[in-house]
Amino acid sequence: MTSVRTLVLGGIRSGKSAYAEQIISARGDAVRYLATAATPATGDPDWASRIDAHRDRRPSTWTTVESADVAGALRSNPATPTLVDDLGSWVTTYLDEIGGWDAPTVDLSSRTADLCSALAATTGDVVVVSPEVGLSLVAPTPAGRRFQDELGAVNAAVAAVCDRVVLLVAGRVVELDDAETVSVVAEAPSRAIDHEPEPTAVASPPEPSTPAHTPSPHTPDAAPSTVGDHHDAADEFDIVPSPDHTIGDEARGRHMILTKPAGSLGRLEEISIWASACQGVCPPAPFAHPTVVVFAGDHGVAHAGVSAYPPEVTGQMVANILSGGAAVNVLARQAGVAVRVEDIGVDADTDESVRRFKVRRGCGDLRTTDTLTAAETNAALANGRAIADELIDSGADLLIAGDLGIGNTTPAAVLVGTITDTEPVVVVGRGTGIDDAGWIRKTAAIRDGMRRARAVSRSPIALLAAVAGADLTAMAGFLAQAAQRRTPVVLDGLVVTAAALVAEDLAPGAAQWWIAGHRSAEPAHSIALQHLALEPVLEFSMRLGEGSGALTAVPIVQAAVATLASMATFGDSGVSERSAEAASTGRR
Ligand SMILES: O=C(O)c1ccc[n+]([C@@H]2O[C@H](COP(=O)([O-])O)[C@@H](O)[C@H]2O)c1
Ligand SMILES: Cc1cc2nc[nH]c2cc1C
Repeated sequence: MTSVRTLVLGGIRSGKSAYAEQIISARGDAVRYLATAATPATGDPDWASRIDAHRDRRPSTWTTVESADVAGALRSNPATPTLVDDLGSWVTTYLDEIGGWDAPTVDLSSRTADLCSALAATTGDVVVVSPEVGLSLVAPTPAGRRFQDELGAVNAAVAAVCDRVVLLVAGRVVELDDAETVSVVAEAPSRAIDHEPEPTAVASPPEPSTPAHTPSPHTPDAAPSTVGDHHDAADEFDIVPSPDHTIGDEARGRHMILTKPAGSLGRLEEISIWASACQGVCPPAPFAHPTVVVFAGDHGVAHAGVSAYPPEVTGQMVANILSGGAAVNVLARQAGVAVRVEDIGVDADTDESVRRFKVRRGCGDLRTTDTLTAAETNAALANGRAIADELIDSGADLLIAGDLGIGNTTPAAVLVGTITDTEPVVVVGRGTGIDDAGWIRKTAAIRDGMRRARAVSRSPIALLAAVAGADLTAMAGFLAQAAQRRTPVVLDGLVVTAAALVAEDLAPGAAQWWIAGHRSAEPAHSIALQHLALEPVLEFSMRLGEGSGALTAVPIVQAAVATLASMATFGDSGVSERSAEAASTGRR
């Protein structure tokens, strides 16, 4: 029997506790009842009798544990079926403990993350009861508002790690499992210092094709040499041209006359139509010079124990790619793709051949400080754009972005969480394979990064400076520039797609030039893909980075193009078309 985590929400006297008891009873007799409100308030007989009523209802086979340390209890015995009643008392206990009722700000997020990680690690059934407060008036007292706000955030975080969420209303059970979710992150006080949005780029009408540039690497103002003035700031992005939709329609029409039942090549048809529209020609040509660029960089936050591997692996893996021994080399060879690795911010002395676009060594720790200065941010963006220009000018017709950098799934999760307004506990993932303790540290780091990022979330460039580091910033420039230059891109996993979210904000419409190669095992990747309305080609549970997922999808993209380009038509082959009768009755 698979274990199920259920969150039961409801107002006062809604029947939530009775319902929770009913569902946990159905899973066996040996239930642990975790009572978070142990001590009746002195001199409050009504409170005491409510607790007694709960006690009297419990079967004798149940064990009662009275403790507000729910995470500790769950971890000490993760397999026992458990009923937690309730999160309202859990929040109250912590607010009491930290004197949080009238403090100017409180922060329960690390405790909430700890609770969620303990819940996520249970192997037996768990039912968590929590009050759904604030359905009517906003509480008239500061303490009341604090309770509503904090409990609302805790409920949303816990819901995210539960398999089933129900709301009890007047004794009726309403299933919330398939409900659309929205963020309930409390507005941080820092909202007040939100920066104004960057002025919108002055748009000029799209040219039939953007002229080629002579690339020059850009280093920040503070650095000695080669301060290029190519692509200085993001407001240089013109309106992104669209792929040619008229050609796309022609490609769709051509699929109808190829020797197959209409629509029978499924997703391959969509991919080939996209490729045709991007190339502006039907039938499309096979991609002749696909190239993957691995953007490498180190992140200050990696020293906070958020990765399963030490930071020095980044520089070592750059060397491994240069020697041809990494997964990216093998997969690229299979797919006929050229490999380039670029050190944008590795905290080591890498080979001279990969340092041309280096902006700095490492970057600031996103938990507490900006990762880049304004000059470094501009340099990284400009260098990403210059790399795209250089490749396109030398004939690359399909680009792939890959990433390499110990700790980089943390800034990626911060970007996804901030841009899509999603809770830290929902966007956090295991990256290179962190354990539970690492998961807690990483969730707290994402929370801290998101708190800083939120203050600048309306300015993509300030957001990049705040949390992205040089490598992700260059990637955003690269992806936006590829679109500006009408060059299709296959996106890789979480890290590349996080950069893509910012690139789409920098150059709206850029996403039309991108296809998602795969769905990474990182949870934030699915959220980012959904935000960009991209459906991945593959779902292979990969989580390597380096462009590996995108490269695995390239042969499928080439196969899609080949079908549209090379299959015989009904007219040429003498194969009979769909019968007129079936066509008129709509039979497939
Ligand atoms: O992009 C992804 O989907 C992805 C998912 C998990 C891991 N990675 C790679 O693993 C490294 C980051 O993982 P971590 O745990 O150090 O944050 C970095 O080198 C990435 O290329 C990448
Ligand atoms: C060995 C190794 C290879 C990688 N490639 C991309 N990220 C990586 C992380 C590690 C640890």
